[in-house]
Amino acid sequence: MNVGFLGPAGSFSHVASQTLFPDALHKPYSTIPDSIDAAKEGQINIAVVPLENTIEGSVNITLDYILHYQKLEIIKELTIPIDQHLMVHPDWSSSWQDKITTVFSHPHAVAQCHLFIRKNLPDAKVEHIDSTAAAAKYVSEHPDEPVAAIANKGAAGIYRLDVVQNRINDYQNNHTRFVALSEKTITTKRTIGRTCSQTGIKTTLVITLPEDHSGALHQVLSAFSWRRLNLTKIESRPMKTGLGNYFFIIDVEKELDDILLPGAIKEIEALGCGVSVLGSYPCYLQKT
Ligand SMILES: O=C(O)C(=O)C[C@]1(C(=O)O)C=C[C@@H](O)C=C1
Repeated sequence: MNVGFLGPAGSFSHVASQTLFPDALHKPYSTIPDSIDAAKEGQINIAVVPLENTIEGSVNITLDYILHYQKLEIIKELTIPIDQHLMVHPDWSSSWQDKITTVFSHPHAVAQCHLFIRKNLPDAKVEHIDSTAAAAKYVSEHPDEPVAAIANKGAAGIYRLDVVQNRINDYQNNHTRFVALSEKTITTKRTIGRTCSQTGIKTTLVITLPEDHSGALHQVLSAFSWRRLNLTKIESRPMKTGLGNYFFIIDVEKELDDILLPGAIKEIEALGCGVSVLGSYPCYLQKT
């Protein structure tokens, strides 16, 4: 089985991909949409993509891409703790504080370390790049430049960089939720790495409201509430069809074939809403 991820090797997406599918072949892609396209076109069986971060919230590029362009099913979810580290080429290890002029990383990683950068490298320029691992690779390939990367420890090992500051994210309770996307439900040989525990089953629904129907969202929510269906997330994203038109993405803590959830969906459809199911899937948490 082939699993695609936002590369290069050593990204958090790579870690998530290896943890979710320990027996698979893992293939790096330069961007999240590239990995999703590859899964849709059958070049790979599954794409593992980031969906939500404790500090930065939703990964909009992932959400928008699966809502608007490539419909794939969510088949698994993995939440992993995120520790960011500042790393430099070994030639700059002893002088990084005075010499580093540019810090490279993924926009989410930069946002997670915003206070650290302000305090410790106030004059450095911040450059966004496709992933944390791409930042580490760039730094390793440009030993003459006074540049640093924010990435995970595995990337420092792969690209032979020195970690000069550990755990630099501003909030220590930093987690990212990844999902595995596939064209069809796939049964995998061994389920998941031993470092993880299953936390439950979720179903993700995309709901569109009828136009100019007062109280529609309230009625949608009450279909879940009187059935005591717990929602773990509700988020709106633009439908891109006009101002004020939104999709509501709702995560319900229940599997789809439970009688309660199909009942709630029928009730919501009867209100004139559109409902589609993005997936009903097991959720795992990687222990620290
Ligand atoms: O850059 C990476 O290593 C990624 O896998 C992307 C990503 C993200 O999109 O949020 C994943 C986890 C971290 O929150 C930082 C970056």
